[in-house]
Amino acid sequence: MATSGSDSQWPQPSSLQGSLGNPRTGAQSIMLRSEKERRSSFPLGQRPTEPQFRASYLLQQLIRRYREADADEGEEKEEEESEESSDSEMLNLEKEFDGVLREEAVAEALYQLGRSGSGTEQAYLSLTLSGCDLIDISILCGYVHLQKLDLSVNKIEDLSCVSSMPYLLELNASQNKLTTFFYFKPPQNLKKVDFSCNQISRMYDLSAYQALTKLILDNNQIEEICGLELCRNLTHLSLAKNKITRINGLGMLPIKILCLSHNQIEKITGLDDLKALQTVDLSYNQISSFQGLENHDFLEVIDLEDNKEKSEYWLFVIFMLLQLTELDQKKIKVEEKVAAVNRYNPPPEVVAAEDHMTHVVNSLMQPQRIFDSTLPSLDAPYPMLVLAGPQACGKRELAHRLCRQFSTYFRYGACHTTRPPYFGEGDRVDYHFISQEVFDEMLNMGKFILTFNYGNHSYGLNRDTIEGIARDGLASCVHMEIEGVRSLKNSYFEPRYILVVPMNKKNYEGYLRRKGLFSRVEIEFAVSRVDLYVEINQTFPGYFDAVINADDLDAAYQQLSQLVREYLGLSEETAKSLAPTADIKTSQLNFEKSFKKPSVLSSYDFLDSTDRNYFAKLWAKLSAKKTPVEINSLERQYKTARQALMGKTPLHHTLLFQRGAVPAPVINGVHYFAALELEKSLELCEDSFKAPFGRYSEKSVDSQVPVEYSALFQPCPWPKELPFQSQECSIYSYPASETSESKEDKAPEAPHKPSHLSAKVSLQYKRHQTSFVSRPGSNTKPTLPPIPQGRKYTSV
Ligand SMILES: Nc1ncnc2c1ncn2[C@@H]1O[C@H](COP(=O)(O)OP(=O)(O)OP(=O)(O)O)[C@@H](O)[C@H]1O
Repeated sequence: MATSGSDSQWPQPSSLQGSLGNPRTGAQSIMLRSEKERRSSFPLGQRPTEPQFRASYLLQQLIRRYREADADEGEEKEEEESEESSDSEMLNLEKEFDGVLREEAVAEALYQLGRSGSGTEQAYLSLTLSGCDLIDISILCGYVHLQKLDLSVNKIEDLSCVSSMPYLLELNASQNKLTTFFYFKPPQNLKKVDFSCNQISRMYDLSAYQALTKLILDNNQIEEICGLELCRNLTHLSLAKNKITRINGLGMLPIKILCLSHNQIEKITGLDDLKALQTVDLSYNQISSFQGLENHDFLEVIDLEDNKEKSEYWLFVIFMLLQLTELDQKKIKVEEKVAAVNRYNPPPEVVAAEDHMTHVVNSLMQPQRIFDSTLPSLDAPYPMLVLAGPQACGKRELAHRLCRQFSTYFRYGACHTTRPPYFGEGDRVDYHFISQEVFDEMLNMGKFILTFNYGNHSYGLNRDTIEGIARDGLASCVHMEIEGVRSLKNSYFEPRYILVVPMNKKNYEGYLRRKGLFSRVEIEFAVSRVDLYVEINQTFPGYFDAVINADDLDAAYQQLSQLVREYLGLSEETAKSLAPTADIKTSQLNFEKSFKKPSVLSSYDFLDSTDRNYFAKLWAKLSAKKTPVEINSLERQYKTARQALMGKTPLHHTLLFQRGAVPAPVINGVHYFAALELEKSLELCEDSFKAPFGRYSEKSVDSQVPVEYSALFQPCPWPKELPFQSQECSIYSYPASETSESKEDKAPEAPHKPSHLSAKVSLQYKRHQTSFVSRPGSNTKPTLPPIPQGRKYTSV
């Protein structure tokens, strides 16, 4: 039974009917009669107030019942007979009810006395005639003051009487036989309309109903939403259980609640401009994609139950609408929001972790092999050099050159790719060019260490490639984008990472264009990634072990080869001699020389490279302390942090361009006395000179020199002729525009630094110029030592 609900705890006329008899039977007639009497017991012209009206009504009912109960026993039989006859009379009446609403019924169902819409008189404002089998309600034309009209659960087909209710605010005509839609003259302020459960098949123009806030049209046969464009106050629209196939016609309405469940909608469209949307029910449709619900800032509740979307849809919808609190009538948990983001827009670290996980799992599912050549021993990982940077910045060329020059140390590790070769590229030389099917198969077989998608092509670093190089006793040199680096960092490999990045974006862009290989979009993408690399380097100091400016490839190569010499502990001469020459004999001689002349070959003390613990020993020897370079890097980091705390934004290229103090060399045992000399000198001025990072304290071969003074010990490298002396060359603290001599000249300018010290120490430096080797990079990383030569082809 639908009542207008609520106004008071007093039963509404219709519910009173219910309690006393079926409104559709004769009881209704009795009630209507008594109602008439009751109402007429008030003086004409003086309409009763609502409580008066109800009290009088109840009183009459009680009197009637009392009289009935008090009737004479002797008359019982007679009465029974008369009751029987009155029952049959009622049945006849019921049968005869023609569905026409009469004044008596209306009088009984009126309630809520109040000031009329015009404000000039008192009138009943509400009428509830729910469930009365009414067909003809034309009599209502005379009830002009009605503001609330409930005609639900009847058999009404014609609502034209509403035309004469200009003050009507709410109309409930649900569960009737209406086939027409708003077929009446629009009451100016009509706000809420319920036409659900009728036989309406079309919507018409409702521009005259501008006050409409709530429109319920559930359970009809509507196929298209239309005519609502000008309902500028409509906040609640429900069209559940219709035959709608497309969401349209909603324009920019201020709808907050939209229900379109149980329709035949396949795609979420037309909701983009519903900016006020808070609750959407699209359950029980044919929706296969949930795109179209994003960009709704106020959307909190959504029901998409029972659609065509795969089971994944829960996370997808949460991802698209992260502000949602409830989905399909269930509260959304924070964990689900995190899972949704990780699934659909994962942070790069998550992508890398997933890539790594995939390859580990795929590999584990294969018959087990032990990659003994690249497996790290307890202390030392397999040495690897990774050149990272944006596409076509020249890192591949650099890698090739490096492997040619240091062919006894490095071999180029060609990745696998599904992209076709460019002109001049050689299979297995630059890449292993393979089809997507082969690539996928390799992936499933756990063949890759890492994979990466770039420009619709797949790239992968094959485990066997690296293992093969290691088995030949060589270190691997590979190049890749940052995504590959991230994934590789999850593995047990611990390469040195060198960032190769073009600083001049314009030149880089021009170069890419001239190459003629890339589309405009590809070029823009590649150029945009320059900033990404710079940012990573800036945000995560130490992420890369070195940075090389790729603007000039020759200069970049000089710098790279210098770095590698550093890592390997080679003098420049040795390095040059390692370069392959046409003369094989000379080259062999050079090769042997490089291994036989300890004085040239630096700090490794020429451990026997075939020694089982070769890497471990080197590692132990070289990783005892933080190098000055690392200390410098840390100091720069602290400084930047301090500046940031004071509100200063670090410059973009802080780490790329800012050169810290010159690194202190690791003093080799062979030149132990030089360190001793220095220590003595320093002792002389102990009080006046405080080194910023403490002084070396032991007379050990691994002692380090305070950073400010390390320039004095700068070994052979970076003499004048070396081309990477520009400030921009490296984050590492090579003397930038200075030669070792010029550095000496500068050294006395250091604060508190006694000038005599410089001269003394530099003298020693000159004597042992080639002996000191600085070791850039982190001490948690392996250096790239000479590779053991005796482990070739150890089968698995
Ligand atoms: N396995 C891999 N993982 C991640 N990135 C990779 C991998 N293999 C290649 N790349 C990178 O994918 C990008 C696209 O490769 P492409 O061959 O088109 O460029 P490229 O000409 O080799 O670039 P460059 O000359 O700078 O090396 C390059 O930056 C390349 O270094």
